[in-house]
Amino acid sequence: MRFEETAIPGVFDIDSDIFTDERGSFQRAYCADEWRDHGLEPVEAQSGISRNRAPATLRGLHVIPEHEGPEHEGEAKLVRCIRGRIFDVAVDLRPGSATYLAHITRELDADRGNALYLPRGVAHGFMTLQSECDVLYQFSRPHRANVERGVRWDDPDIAVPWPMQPEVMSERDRNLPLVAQFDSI
Ligand SMILES: Cc1cn([C@H]2C[C@H](O)[C@@H](COP(=O)(O)OP(=O)(O)O[C@H]3O[C@H](C)C(=O)[C@H](O)[C@H]3O)O2)c(=O)[nH]c1=O
Repeated sequence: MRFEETAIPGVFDIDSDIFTDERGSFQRAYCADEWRDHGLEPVEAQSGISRNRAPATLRGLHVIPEHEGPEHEGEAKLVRCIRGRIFDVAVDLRPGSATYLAHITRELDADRGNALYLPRGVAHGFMTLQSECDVLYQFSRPHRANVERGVRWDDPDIAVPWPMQPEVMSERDRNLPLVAQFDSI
């Protein structure tokens, strides 16, 4: 597998060879040894699949803010588009980070098989670029809805260059706070 750190320290582009033959193809999606060799937090506690019907569906920007105490321990996640194409976004919300509020964007494409690894404290969101887009997640910790927070997709202090106006979004996401309202995390 190939690991390339992005402009946000700790966020990595993940790629691996796709082996094709007359049956189709095979691609390695995760390797505990390689994660350890690169000093990345394992993402083996839970995985999930996000299925999205329509283009311009937006989910995020979600993060578990780093707090004192085990209850609010953050989560690392590996994000991979396994059907269609998504505009993926990572935003550094780690207090004191030299890249605090910086964002990176990536097109994750099921055919290309590229993925993005986000460490604790980095918010994640995406917008589908076509209909029928599925996203596979691997998480470092089980889901804890009660501690997950988020900031609004169109926060001017972050200024993500979304490719389209969102057409489909949850009420929760529509009403997320701006980072300025987001008590220190
Ligand atoms: C994320 C998650 C959700 N759920 C259940 C909870 C709800 O009943 C239902 C939908 O959850 P939610 O609306 O939080 O799903 P998303 O808005 O796609 O949330 C995700 O979207 C952004 C972009 C992320 O990066 C996070 O992984 C995650 O916050 O699935 C689970 O059971 N386990 C999970 O890990």
